[in-house]
Amino acid sequence: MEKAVFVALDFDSQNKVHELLAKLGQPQETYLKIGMELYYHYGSDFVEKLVNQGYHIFLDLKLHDIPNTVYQAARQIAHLGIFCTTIHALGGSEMIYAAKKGLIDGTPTGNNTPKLLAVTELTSISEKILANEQNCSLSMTDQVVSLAQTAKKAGADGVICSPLEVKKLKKQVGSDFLYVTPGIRLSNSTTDDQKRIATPQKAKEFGSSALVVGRPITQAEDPALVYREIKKEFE
Ligand SMILES: O=C(O)c1cc(=O)[nH]c(=O)n1[C@@H]1O[C@H](COP(=O)(O)O)[C@@H](O)[C@H]1O
Repeated sequence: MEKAVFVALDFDSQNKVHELLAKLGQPQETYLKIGMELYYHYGSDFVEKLVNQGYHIFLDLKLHDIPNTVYQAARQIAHLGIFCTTIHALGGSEMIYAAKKGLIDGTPTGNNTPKLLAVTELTSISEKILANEQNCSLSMTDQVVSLAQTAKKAGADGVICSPLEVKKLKKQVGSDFLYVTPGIRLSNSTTDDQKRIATPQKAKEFGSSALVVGRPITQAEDPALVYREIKKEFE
C-alpha cells in the first residue's frame, strides 16, 4: 500500500472500466478503487472478477449506520478478497469497532483481512461548510485529527483525508497509521467538486501513504500518461 496510487473507477459501465484498463496497459499489481456507482450497478461479482484478475481492490462503500448493521455488512465485504474498504468516522467509535470486527470475522481462513479506512471530512467539504452546515466549531484540521484519533483507538488501519491535513495528523495521531488522500489535482487540472486539494508532489511532501485519483486520470486524453506522471511525482 505504501505509495500506492489508487485509480478511482467512477464509471457507469463495465465497458468503460475495461477500456481504461486497456489504455493503462497495467499489469495486475495496479491499485483500483471501485465506488458506489459500479457496485450498485454490478454488485459483488464485478468486484470478485477484478480481484481474481489480480488487481488490488479498494472497495469504497463508505458505510455509516448503527454498529450491528455495519458489522454484518463488513462481514459480507470481507468475503470478496479486497484490499481495503471504507466507513465514515462520523459513525462513531462503536461503529468503527464493529466494522473492524466484521472484517476480521468475515475473512476466510488464510486470507488477509481487508484494511479498514475511516473517512474523516470529505475532501469536498470546505472550512465554511464545516462551520455553517455541520455546525462544527473546530478548524478543519482539528476536526480531522479528532476523527482520526477516534478511528485509530477503535481499530481502523488508517483514514481518508486531504493531503493538507497529513503533516499534522502524523504528528498528533502517529506514523503507524495510514493516511490515504483523494483531492489530488495536477497543477493544470480543474478542481471539479473538490475543495481541499493538493498536487501529487505536495501530497508526497506532506507524507500521504497513498493517493486516490479519479477524473484527472479517467477523463484525460491520455490516461496512461497522466497515471505515469502522477506515480512519478508521488513515488
Ligand atoms: O473515500 C474516498 O475515496 C473519498 C473521500 C473523500 O473525502 N474525497 C474523495 O474524493 N473520495 C473519492 O476519491 C475519488 C476522487 O475522485 P476525483 O475527484 O475524480 O479525483 C472519488 O472516487 C471519491 O469518491
